[in-house]
Amino acid sequence: MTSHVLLSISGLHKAFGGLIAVNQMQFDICEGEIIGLLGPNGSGKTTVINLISGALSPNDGKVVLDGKDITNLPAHKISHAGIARTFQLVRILPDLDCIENIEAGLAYRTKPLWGHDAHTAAYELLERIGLEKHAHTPAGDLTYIDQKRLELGRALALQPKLLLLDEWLAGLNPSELQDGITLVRKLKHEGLTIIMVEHVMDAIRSLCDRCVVMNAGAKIADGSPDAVLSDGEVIRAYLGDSHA
Ligand SMILES: Nc1ncnc2c1ncn2[C@@H]1O[C@H](COP(=O)(O)OP(=O)(O)OP(=O)(O)O)[C@@H](O)[C@H]1O
Repeated sequence: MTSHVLLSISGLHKAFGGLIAVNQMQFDICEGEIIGLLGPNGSGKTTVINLISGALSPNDGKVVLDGKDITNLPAHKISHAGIARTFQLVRILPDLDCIENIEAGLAYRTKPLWGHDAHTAAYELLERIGLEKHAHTPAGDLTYIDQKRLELGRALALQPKLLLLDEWLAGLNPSELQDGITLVRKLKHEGLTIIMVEHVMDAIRSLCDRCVVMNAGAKIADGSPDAVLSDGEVIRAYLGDSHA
């Protein structure tokens, strides 16, 4: 792992009316790192992902990718700058087959691929995510884990420097979970930088280099998985005062 900072967020603030969803958030992520973004329900994690990916604009603060200020850029420009994401509720094109789903993603690259080139690249991507045998299966007929794989493939089609996974491992059964963890680990070994919002502790412990923990919109811990998961303030945030 290098120590080159790929993404830096600072002073990030987002309010919805009177509700402060994200309050002075700041953290850096270095190239090749996997960060777990943790916190109890409603603590602001998805809002941070939305602010980084351009789905929402912050009221204040900065998002810098690879030295370039991307704050307030529209989502498609942020995607072209090198950030791709998955969603809590899977977003795929259910009537198209897997290869067509990936081809649709390839059309959104900075340098879009079409025709034969797109077909070849889409098949290679399906191999990378373990879906090649379903190349011609309609996406809507896939199992849940395979739909998640496909959504991940659509994000990877954009050739991101930084991948944002919003509870990508949620809702998987134990064997699917192991497959999902193996795939994320493979992406890490390929050098991808990842921020994952996650509640699955096994996944956090086995994948994350570092965890940033939020509560009520603010950062309350930043450190190794073992350190933050045994931190009194983190335990209180998740379980209440009586457990810390
Ligand atoms: N578009 C919105 N309009 C109004 N309030 C919102 C909006 N999006 C999020 N919120 C509120 O902001 C707070 C943070 O929500 P967010 O979804 O970021 O939390 P989270 O940590 O991702 O939660 P979960 O783990 O349940 O997904 C919550 O109180 C939520 O109700």
